Parts: sequence; C-alpha cells; structure tokens
Amino acid sequence: MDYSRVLFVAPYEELAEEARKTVEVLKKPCRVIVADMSDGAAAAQKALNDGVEVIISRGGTASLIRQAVTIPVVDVEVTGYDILRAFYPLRDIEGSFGIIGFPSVIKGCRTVAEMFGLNYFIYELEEGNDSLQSLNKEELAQTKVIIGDTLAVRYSEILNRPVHLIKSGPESIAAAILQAEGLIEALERDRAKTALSTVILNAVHEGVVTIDKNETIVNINAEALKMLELTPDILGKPAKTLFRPQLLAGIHFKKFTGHPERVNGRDLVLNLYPILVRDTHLGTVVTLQNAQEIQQAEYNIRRKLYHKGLIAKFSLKDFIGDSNSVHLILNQARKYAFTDSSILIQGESGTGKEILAQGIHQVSLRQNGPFVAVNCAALPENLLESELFGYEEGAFTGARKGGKAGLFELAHRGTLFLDEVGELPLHVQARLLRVLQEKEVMRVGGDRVIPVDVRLISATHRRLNEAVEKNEFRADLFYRLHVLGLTVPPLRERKGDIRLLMTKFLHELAPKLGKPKLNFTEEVYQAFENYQWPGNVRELRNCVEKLIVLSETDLILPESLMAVSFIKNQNESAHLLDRPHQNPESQQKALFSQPPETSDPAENVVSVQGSLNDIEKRVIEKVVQLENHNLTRAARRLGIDRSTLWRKRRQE
Ligand SMILES: Nc1ncnc2c1ncn2[C@@H]1O[C@H](COP(=O)(O)OP(=O)(O)OP(=O)(O)O)[C@@H](O)[C@H]1O
Repeated sequence: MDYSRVLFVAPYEELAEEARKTVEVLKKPCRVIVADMSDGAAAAQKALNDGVEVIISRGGTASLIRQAVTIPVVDVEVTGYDILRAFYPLRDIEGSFGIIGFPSVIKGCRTVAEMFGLNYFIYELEEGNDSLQSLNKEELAQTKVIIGDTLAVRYSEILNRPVHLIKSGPESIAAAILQAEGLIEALERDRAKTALSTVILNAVHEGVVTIDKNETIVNINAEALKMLELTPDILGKPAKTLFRPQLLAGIHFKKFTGHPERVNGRDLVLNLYPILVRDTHLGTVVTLQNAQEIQQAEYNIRRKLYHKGLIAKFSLKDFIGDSNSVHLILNQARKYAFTDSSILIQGESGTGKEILAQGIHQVSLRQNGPFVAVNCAALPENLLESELFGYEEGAFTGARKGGKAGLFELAHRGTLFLDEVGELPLHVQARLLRVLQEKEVMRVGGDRVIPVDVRLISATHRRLNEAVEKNEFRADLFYRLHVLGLTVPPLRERKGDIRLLMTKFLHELAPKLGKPKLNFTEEVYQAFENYQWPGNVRELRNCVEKLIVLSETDLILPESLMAVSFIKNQNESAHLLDRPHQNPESQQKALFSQPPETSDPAENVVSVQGSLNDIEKRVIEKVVQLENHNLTRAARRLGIDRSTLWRKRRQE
C-alpha cells in the first residue's frame, strides 16, 4: 500500500497519536493528520489532489468527509471496548448520565449503562444535523456527567457539564486501517479489470457502446468514437443522443443482431446484447460495424472462395463478324453495357450468346466484379433452385455443413448469366422473380434475407414470347428479364461472316495444332458458305478444328470435308455441296430418310446411314424440333434426363 493512498483524519490529537502507533505496529503505510469536522472535510478534499484513494475518520467528521468527497470513507467504528473504557472510571458517580452521540455510539452505550445500573438519558444526533436544539433542558439539569463522542466534547461549554469522550482504542483503529487496505486492493483489482476490458474493447475492430439500465452511455471504445466522430464527453449522456429510443426499447431480454441503422449520420450495422444478471436487465452493449466494410468483407470472401470460374474470358472483340447485323449487335451491346438493366439475348445455339454476355460484363461498370454463368438446362431440375439461391445447413438430406452460397450471392456486385433461361421450371421462375423484385435472396431452408446487387443477362434459343403465350414461361418474369434485348441471327442468315470466321479460327487454331502454314482452298470456303450451319458458329469452329487436325498437306481441299462429322456421309456431303441454296428446313429434313415423319420421329431415322451416334443425334434434334425447342418436354419424350439431353446435344 502506497503511503499517500490512505489518509487518517483524526478529529482529536489523542486519536491521531493512537493511530500513528497502530500504523507503526501494523507496518501499513497511512498518513495521519488531525482535523475536526469541517476542517477535516476540507483537508480530505485537498488530499484528493495528492492521490489519496481512501480516507479513515470517525463520527461526525467522517460523516462530513463522506459528503465532501467521492472516494470511499472508512469509519473508525466505536467498539464495545471503547465504550467500556469510557464508562469504567465513571461507574461510581452518583446521579444520572447523559449520553450524546450518533446512533452507532448510542446503541453500545445504552447496553453498558444498563450493565452498570446507571441512570441515563440519551440525546441522539442525526447524520447531517448535529445541533443540540431539541435537547431536553430538564433532563440535562439533572445530569452530572455527559458521555459522548467528539461533538459532545465540542459542545461541553454549552452543556456546562464535564464531558467524557469515548475514545477509539487500538483495535478499532487497526480494524479501520485493515479495512482501508482491503478497499485499496479491491480498487486495484477493479482497475486491472477495467484496464483489461479497455484494452480488449479498443483492440476490437468494431465500435462498442455500453448503456446502463437508465439508458445512459457509460462506456465507449476508441473505434466507436472514431466511427461516429465523437469525443469521450459523450460518456454520461443519454443513449438517445445516439440511438433511436425505439431501438433500445425492445432490448431487455433478447439479443438483436445484424440490424442496419443510421447513427450520427453514418450507415452502420448494429448488434445489441442485453446485460442480464440473474434475469435482471442492467443495460445493453451495442456493437457497431461499418455497413460498407461488412459488404466489402463479404464480397472479398465470396470472391476468394469462388474465384475460379468467376471471370469473364471473352470480350466484345472476340465476337467475330463483319455483317451489318453483327455491327448492329455490337453497337447495341456496348450501349447496354453502361446500364444496369436486365438483358435478354435470343438466338440459336452456338451463335455466341455467351460471348456477348461476357463481353458486355467486361465493358460494364461491374467489370471488376464476378461473372457467374449457369446453364439452366444443364442442371437437373432439383438442383437448380439450391444452386441459384444457395441453401442453409440441414435444408435437405445431403445439404453441406454450414450451408452453401448460391450463384446469386457469388455474382454479388457482378453479372449473373442465365443461359437457356427458357428451361427454368415454373417454381424456380417464381423464386427468381422475387429475387429480382426484392434485390435479396433467401437461401433454401433459410429465414434470413441476403441483399444482392446483381446484373442479370439471360440467353435463350427459344422464342420466349411464344413460351409465355403457352403459359410455359411467366409473363412478369419475361418482362423483367427482357428490359433490353439482343437478337443474334443464325449464321445462315449472315453468310458474309463465314469466310471471316473460317480465317480467324484457322489463324487461331492452326499454329496451336502445329500447322501454321495451313490454308483453305476457295472451294472449301464456298462449301462452308453454302452449308446451313444448324449448330452455327460453334459448329463451324469445330469443323475448322477437325479439318486442321486431319489435314496432311498445307492446303485443306474439298475432299477433306468428307471427314467432317456433319457431312461425314459421302452422299450427304455431295448433296450439301450440290445444292447450296436449299433452305435449312428442307436441309434438315434431307438428313432423314423418306417417306416423311410419322408420329414417332424415331421411325423416321431407321434407314439413315451413319454411326449410332449420328443416328442418336438426329433423333434428338428431331424430337427437340417437334417439341418446339422445349428441352424439358423433349427430354421427357426421349425418356432421358434434361441435363443428359443438354450434354448429348453438345457432344460431337
Ligand atoms: N461471333 C462469334 N465470334 C467468334 N466465335 C464465336 C462467335 N459465335 C460463337 N462463337 C464460337 O462458338 C462457341 C459457342 O459460343 P456461345 O457459347 O457463346 O454460344 P451460345 O449462343 O451461348 O450457345 P448455347 O445457346 O448453345 O449456349 C464459342 O465458344 C465460340 O468459339
């Protein structure tokens, strides 16, 4: 114990003397001064500036000091020994005694006076009112001697009687000093705890504000001060200076987390925790987080976890073509890129719809965000919903522990590309519509909403407006997806692009395949221009690649076309080369034998030559055509899964 931390204010010299002796015996550092009543209080106040933390005093002086300072004041209690010591020498005095003092002294005195069989009267002083105004004059007149504490001694002249002071003995002084020491130790422990929690509170990255049960701010950490641009004088102010009263009203027994709120002009996310001690609400701890920082962190996590495959590879420059329609499409695409509206790209399979979607993302304001693509036809129906919207742990059997973020969440601040959007089942369409309206997703099996900022680009090879008419696609969703539209014509309608595409693909692929000098003959160019390309640019690219691989000289000759899958059959290739202006429909039909279709398309292909694969492919295409490009129905009719159908159509 530091010498300067405990001050003993003795109201009379003899007590001071006794205190000094006790201090020496106990070897406890304690400064002792003599000062009575208001002088004692003034001395105590002054001592605060010297770092005194506990004061010891006695009787009325102790009461006055307690009123003057905020630090703990220990009373030198009047013990039974002290009272006995005071009464013993007076025990043989004839006549009555007066006992004047504060309640703590009176009680013991009464017991001792009765033990000695004395006549006595009592005058009890009140804390804060130590006047003798209501003293009974008659009683006083019969009294020979007064016993009391320092106050009685002070009034001895007015009382006009001998006054015997109840002095404090060494035991009570020692008890007070030890109690003061205990208080200093408790203060130390308290300080250590406070220092620890202050360090913890200031080390956390969140703002923390503590409010007591009277809704007063009692603690605020450095981060909260910084976040809200406040100074520490906010302490002691009502909580409503910072928070809406309604916000705190409900926080008595239940924590409340993730609450977006504007505090002191800043957008924050608040968590409120009630402080409960044995079910009694003692206050609230509010933690504050910067809404933007949370979003950024969430976004970084999303990117980190799913960085693979979330980047757009193609730019608009990769969309090759010199026809008017291609120029028009690219022009529109560049304009659309600068908006945030949904885009629907329509066009046959292989016309480059995904290249356009990626290209738009690359020039859009979201270019640094993720590009997430999903093929709605390639995913089994039962998986589609959880893939798009994510799921919470335990949402269904086999759901991953901790749940899983959906593609919408992954595409946050970026673009989500829904390929084959026309294949979305109706119940998923309803959910998608809600997400687009609310701009937030709820994971499957979850109950919290997650705000998402996603630009949607969809693509379809179906005529979606016809699907709407047939009630296969929701009209409201169609209009939401089709705010802006792009239609990519099939390759057969822009034959002028064929030569350019052939050359580009040749220049891109031939060096990679170790045949940098390779060229097409004019006849091959023409044959390509004459073909109808049902698989569009994808098919053309694959054809070029195969021709490169199969070529044995530096020139690709018309004869090489025989080896290409779509015209593998010699008759067919001759047929295609001979009749360049045939329309696509009749050309498709030509792939099937005569007589024309019966009710079961499979019957139409029995006589078609070629490998089993070719025949299967033709059956599939025929059924897809008969089902008006509705892949779900086509798959059902073929007796295969929708995703299998999608895979088979893509297979070479
Ligand atoms: N205009 C184009 N320029 C260059 N390559 C193209 C073009 N159009 C298509 N391609 C080629 O065709 C392939 C398929 O393109 P993409 O996947 O964008 O077509 P899609 O219309 O989305 O097809 P699907 O409807 O079957 O998904 C691309 O990988 C690319 O090689």
